[in-house]
Amino acid sequence: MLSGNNIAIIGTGTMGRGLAERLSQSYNLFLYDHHYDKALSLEQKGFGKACPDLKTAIDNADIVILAIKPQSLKEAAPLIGSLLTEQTLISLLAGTTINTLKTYFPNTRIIRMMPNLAITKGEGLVGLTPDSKLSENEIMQLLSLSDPLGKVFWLSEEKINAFTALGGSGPAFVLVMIESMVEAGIAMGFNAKDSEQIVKQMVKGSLCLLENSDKHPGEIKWQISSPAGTTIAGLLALEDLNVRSGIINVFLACFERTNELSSD
Ligand SMILES: NC(=O)C1=CN([C@@H]2O[C@H](COP(=O)(O)OP(=O)(O)OC[C@H]3O[C@@H](n4cnc5c(N)ncnc54)[C@H](OP(=O)(O)O)[C@@H]3O)[C@@H](O)[C@H]2O)C=CC1
Ligand SMILES: O=C(O)[C@@H]1CCC=N1
Repeated sequence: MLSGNNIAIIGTGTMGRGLAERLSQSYNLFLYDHHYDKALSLEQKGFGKACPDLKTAIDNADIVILAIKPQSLKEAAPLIGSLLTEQTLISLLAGTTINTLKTYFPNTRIIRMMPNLAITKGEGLVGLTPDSKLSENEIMQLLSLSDPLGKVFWLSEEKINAFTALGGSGPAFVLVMIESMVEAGIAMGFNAKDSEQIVKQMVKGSLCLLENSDKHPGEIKWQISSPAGTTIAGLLALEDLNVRSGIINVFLACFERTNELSSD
């Protein structure tokens, strides 16, 4: 059911555009957005064919990727549902459950996909939750679609909201931390450009240390902390300021909002 090289992307905002950029080398893409100019600008860049209406996009497709906001589903679903025939629907909608999707698309094979923005560089996360067991062939098809996007995680549906908070929204929080560190550099006398370069390489190096060892992050942190040195002074301030608890609560707030979307 997942076979075929023709994909419709419905909604060509941030994520639809990112998917179009990555997938246009391997698939024939049919792009539809109710702001036609958005789809057209992607066609002009060679990322697929802009469709003037939903019917053209869906009629041409074997797979339909839904990349509209969760809040747009109620209005969009009746027309999409009336046009779907044999296609598989891949939904990117944060929080929107398979049960909700099935109320609109009862006879359609549904896969929930939760990416993050780093898919646009091939370094994203892709969480996948199918509505029922997939055949070997369907698994292969989904993996070859997801492979250019990043690392795939197969998830039970009860985990996808947590994955959305951690993996989907997570980059925004990491970027705020990076932005803050760059500003710390400016406060200490670096210009913004130099500070950004230093911070980016420092963050890259930290991840590299973690990825290339079997040590716990705390153990590497201790290696960096010379006795009575500079790092431990910073770590003490970090604990006094409840930074860890703050970070955990940021993700929990995000998780809570995703759960709210599931109950809408
Ligand atoms: N941004 C991200 O990093 C991530 C997003 N997601 C999910 O991806 C989905 C898209 O998010 P994002 O790209 O950020 O959102 P955007 O608002 O940037 O893109 C959605 C696009 O779809 C358009 N649209 C709305 N209704 C329709 C319709 N009926 N038919 C055609 N087009 C329509 C929107 O127009 P209008 O502006 O008028 O609504 C907009 O152009 C969401 O469900 C989100 O949860 C998942 C993971 C990460
Ligand atoms: O902010 C959002 O709702 C979407 C889902 C994950 C990332 N962006």
